[in-house]
Amino acid sequence: MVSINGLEMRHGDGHGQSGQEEKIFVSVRLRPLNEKETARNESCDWECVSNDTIICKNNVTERSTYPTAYTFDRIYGSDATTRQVYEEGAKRVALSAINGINSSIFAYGQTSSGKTYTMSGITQYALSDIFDHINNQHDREFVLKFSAIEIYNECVRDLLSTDRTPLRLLDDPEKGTVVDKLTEVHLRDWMHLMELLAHCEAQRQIGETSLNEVSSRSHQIIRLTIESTPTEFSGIENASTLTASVNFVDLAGSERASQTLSAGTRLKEGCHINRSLLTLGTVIRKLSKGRNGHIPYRDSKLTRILQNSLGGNARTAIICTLSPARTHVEQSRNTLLFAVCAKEVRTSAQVNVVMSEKALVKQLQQEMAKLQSELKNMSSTNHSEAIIKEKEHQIQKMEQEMEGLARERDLARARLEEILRAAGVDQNLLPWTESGHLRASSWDGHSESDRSEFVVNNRLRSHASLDTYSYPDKNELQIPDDDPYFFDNISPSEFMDQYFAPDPIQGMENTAQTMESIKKDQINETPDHEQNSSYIESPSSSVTSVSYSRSPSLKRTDDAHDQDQNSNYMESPQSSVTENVSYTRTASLKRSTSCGAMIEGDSSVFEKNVVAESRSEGDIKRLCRQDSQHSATSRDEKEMQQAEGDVIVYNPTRTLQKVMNFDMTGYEDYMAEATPKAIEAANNSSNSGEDWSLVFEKQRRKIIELWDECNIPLLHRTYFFLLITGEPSDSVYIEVELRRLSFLKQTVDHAASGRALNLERAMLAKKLLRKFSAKERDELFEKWGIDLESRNRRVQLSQLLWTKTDDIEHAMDSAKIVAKLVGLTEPYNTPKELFALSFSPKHESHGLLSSWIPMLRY
Ligand SMILES: Nc1ncnc2c1ncn2[C@@H]1O[C@H](COP(=O)(O)OP(=O)(O)OP(=O)(O)O)[C@@H](O)[C@H]1O
Repeated sequence: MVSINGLEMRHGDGHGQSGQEEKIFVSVRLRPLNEKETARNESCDWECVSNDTIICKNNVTERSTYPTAYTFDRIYGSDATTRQVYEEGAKRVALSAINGINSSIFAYGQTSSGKTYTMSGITQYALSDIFDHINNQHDREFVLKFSAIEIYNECVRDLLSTDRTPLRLLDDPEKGTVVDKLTEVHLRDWMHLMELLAHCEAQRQIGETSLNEVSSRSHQIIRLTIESTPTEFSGIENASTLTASVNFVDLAGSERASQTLSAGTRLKEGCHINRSLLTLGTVIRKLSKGRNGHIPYRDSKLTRILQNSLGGNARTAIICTLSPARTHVEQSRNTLLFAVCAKEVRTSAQVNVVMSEKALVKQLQQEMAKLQSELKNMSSTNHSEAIIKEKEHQIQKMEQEMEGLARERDLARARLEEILRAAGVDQNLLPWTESGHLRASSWDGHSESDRSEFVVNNRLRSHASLDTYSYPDKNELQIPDDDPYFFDNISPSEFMDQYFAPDPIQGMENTAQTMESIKKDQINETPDHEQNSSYIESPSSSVTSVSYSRSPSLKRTDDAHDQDQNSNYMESPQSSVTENVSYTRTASLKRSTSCGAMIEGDSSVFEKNVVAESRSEGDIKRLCRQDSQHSATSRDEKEMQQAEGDVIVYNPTRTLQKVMNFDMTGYEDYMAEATPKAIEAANNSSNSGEDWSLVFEKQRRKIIELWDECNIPLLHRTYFFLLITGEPSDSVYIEVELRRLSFLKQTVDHAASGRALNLERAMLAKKLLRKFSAKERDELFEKWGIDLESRNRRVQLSQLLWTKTDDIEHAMDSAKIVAKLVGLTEPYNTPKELFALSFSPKHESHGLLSSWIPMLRY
């Protein structure tokens, strides 16, 4: 896998060991009868008949269906020492972490069965061995990091911190579940470690029950992360690194309230303990049948955190502890049932090697040089042709491998650049670029400052302290309960509605409801092709023959009264001023040019190929006069009255007003000035002899800019462009549009919303959210100087982007027109497909379509 600044790709280069499935090592430890049990004259029901088999002596009398004998990897009787348990049942697993394999050792069993007794010893022995090993290994340099948590009443707590605030669990796409803000301490020496262990012990929740005076009331996970670098490279930033963690897990014990005699706090603790152990049992049981189907890791914090240790990239040992007493026989059997299932669970122990690009290349170059010199010697010493061929073949393979790596590196860089470019980030910041250009992709060209890393064999280097290195299974992707990160298969609106605090903009808390009403509005606003016969795009029409016509109202504009009554025609002067610009077509209006070209700036499209009825300046003036006499206050009412039967294309202001409760003060007055302003401009223009086409071009550009900034839907844009032909008579419409958009933009800006703005950035944010871990994303935000508030906004924006499926459907109508206009031949069935098609790099060369891409926002 290649990793560059958080982007990663797999490559099967064969470096490092491949992950091998292996079973969890399961052993059982039987403790001696304790004082109380002895005092009660309890008999011991269990006997270890060999080092791997234990039998229940009590079975016959019970008429039960439970097995009498249980076989595991190891069985330890009451006389076994913890050292023995460690040596045989945990050492190999614990020390795997030194070699880059994540490992976990658990103690599982009922309360008072000896879990803490066993785990504290094992932790000490293992850590001591790890320290010894490290001290004796001179060819590598080690960095040790220590962290510890407890899960108490379903709250995760940092045992190294005095702050008892529960920590959040985050789902990291690369690392799996991580504990947010967990303290991770770099270990200085053995004494430092002992201090930390003592501190954890003191911090852990302990309580007295009738079964155990010092009963652990929480699950404890102590983690040591070991990173090692070959001494040869030590101090060099790009050195290759082995990295893995070992977890020491001392679970709280299952208990029966009747036996522990617990009440109040103890009872509550017991309930939490039992519930999470029940989930652990279910997870283990399901995993024992294979990893198919849904495994309910997310049902408890414990299983979420331990997900990797249970069925992922880890080597795991479970030590099940038993009380021998007859009173606990049922609990002991349950423990053994758990152990039986655990025996069947397979994990995949993989070596986590993070090899720097430099180190990897160096290694390859050395191997190649060696092979080449061998080859040279062979040819001079008359070796058989077959052997020489074999060596040549090896060299060839190595060359290919290096080329492949170079390609992957470049691909990863390109991906990163693409994202940064979209974010408007200076490409020169990237370590491998010079003046924004990629350097040569050959290995010879790699620079000292190139920090990209090759993560060989499977896992990205872990930076977080309690990560579990897992890639969440698709089936496992559910809405996180405490961290609303963005996943492909979840509607962002769900996130937004459920997990995000209301936007600073007032009214946003009603988004979900208003969306519904908007949806309805939009259904109303969608041109009714049938009833109004306004849209006569023939399915067979070619790009050049898509026909549109203007409303007959254009001819009847001198009859304003008539128009007011005939609300079917929206292109009345009134409606233009009151912004109900909508378009119906009955006559023939042919356009042979693409609107994409318009966006590109080819104004000629407005003058040529358009057969339309033009309005005289006199018409316009008359219309404007009539409109200025029209009462502004009645406009909204009229708009509402007309809405039912009208062909309202899209009214962004109204929609946003509804969604966001915009303050529309001043809007009407501002819009009322549109007509006189347009007349004035038309007069000035004709008096000064100014070239209208230039004025129009300027305004057109401004409109496009504002559309972009305000994210005006494609549908609206399409219709607007189809109507506005660039004639002087369009000036009113243009003025109205400009004013409406400027007002909208201003309002949105002032309202500090950002919500409706800049979906391009939202798109980027979405990309970022999906491709980067939360940590990396935050780092980028940090780097780009994006403050906290706008970070949150971006997250929300990115979610808004995919909020309304119905909007996509809505935009599809426009998209279809566009596709036709630009002559898109590729098949697409759904709006999403069209969007994907439009965004595919292939279409960057598809000039016309790509110019429309900015419009494919909605
Ligand atoms: N193998 C053993 N040999 C001698 N004493 C033991 C052994 N195992 C446990 N004990 C003793 O039994 C008691 C209970 O052990 P421990 O606290 O480890 O149980 P636990 O399973 O961790 O209980 P809980 O779940 O309530 O925390 C302790 O006093 C401990 O010293």
